[in-house]
Amino acid sequence: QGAPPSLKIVSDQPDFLQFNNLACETAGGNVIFATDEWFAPASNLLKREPPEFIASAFTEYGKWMDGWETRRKRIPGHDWCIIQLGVPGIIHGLDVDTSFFTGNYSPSASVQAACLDESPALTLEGDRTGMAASDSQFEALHSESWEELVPVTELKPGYSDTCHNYFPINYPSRVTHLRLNMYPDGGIARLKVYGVGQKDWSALPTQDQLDLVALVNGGVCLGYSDAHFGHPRNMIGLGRSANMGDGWETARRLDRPKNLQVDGKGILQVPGYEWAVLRLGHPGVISQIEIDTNHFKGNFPDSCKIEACHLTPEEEGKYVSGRWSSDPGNKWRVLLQPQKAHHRHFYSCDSLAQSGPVSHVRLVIAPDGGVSRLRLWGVKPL
Ligand SMILES: NC(=O)NC(NC(N)=O)C(=O)[O-]
Repeated sequence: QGAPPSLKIVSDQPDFLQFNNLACETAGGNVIFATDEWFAPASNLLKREPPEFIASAFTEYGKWMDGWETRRKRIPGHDWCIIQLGVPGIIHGLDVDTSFFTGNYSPSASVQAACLDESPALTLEGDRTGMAASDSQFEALHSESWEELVPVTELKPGYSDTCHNYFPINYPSRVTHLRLNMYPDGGIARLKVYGVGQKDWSALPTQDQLDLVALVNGGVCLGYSDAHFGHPRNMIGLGRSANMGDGWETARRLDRPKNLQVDGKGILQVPGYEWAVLRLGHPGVISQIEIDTNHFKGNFPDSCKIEACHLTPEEEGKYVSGRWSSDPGNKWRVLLQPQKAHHRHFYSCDSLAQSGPVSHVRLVIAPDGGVSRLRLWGVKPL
């Protein structure tokens, strides 16, 4: 049924870029301390929007820059900040993005990590004076001794072809906080922390209904056919989407028939479709589905369908080499028959309770378009 889904793999980029950004401000990431924020605050590191440069923008402190930028240091030491991840989890890679910092980029950086689940809440922010650096609350963390994820490494300047400093990470433990060190000072535009959330499922009563695919519950996108305007991982973010950039949006398919026809249910008869595969944070029985096309007004899909299957981690390994690169074909079973999709839809699926726990879903949209949120409410098995 229909043309085979296309697989567009951009192979010159690291595979870890497909994971979630656990430090993003929209996932709840927060900078809780910085030694110096003279030119530009460290909170800019966690912005979701790509960095900008506005040639005419100046502040009373100097040139306005879209990133974290400290003063030219004239005292011993180096600059650093502490970031609390919005979603604690396993980190697979980092991007230290120096975009637009050219004569003022940080020449070297290192990254350290800790899991501070048991520590009291840390709230103090740094200031432009760097005075908070001596605060005993932060000294007590001994962050200078945290595990090293990235050793001191030279960075490349923020020109368009050199700005991404990618670091694959192979660190098996759950992380809640990072310390980003700049040697000795300078600017970094963004810190992207790519990984998968990790939740303590043992603490959750089995009868509790949870959005099993949510970013905060460990959901992750493993592959997709097209993400021209927006990555499918955006669909599992917190709350309703902020704007059209905060959703999965494909390009218009070029195989759309010149004259469109619909079937008896009003569903377009088109040969092509797009898909995204997501792994749930925990296998479970799904009882309610939400599909929200908020903000996609002239570009919502005509219809959507959801399939699901149960794969062990070993089985998943057969389909994911770096990213989702083949397909379990006959393992998929239909969770949601093709539906028209043009606003916020809730589907109750009592009958699905009988189909047993599933670990992966595939959202199929036809022929193309945008979906802002996907929620899969269910319970983990006994
Ligand atoms: N032109 C600059 O960007 N100068 C300085 N930085 C800012 N933001 O003003 C500097 O030298 O670090």
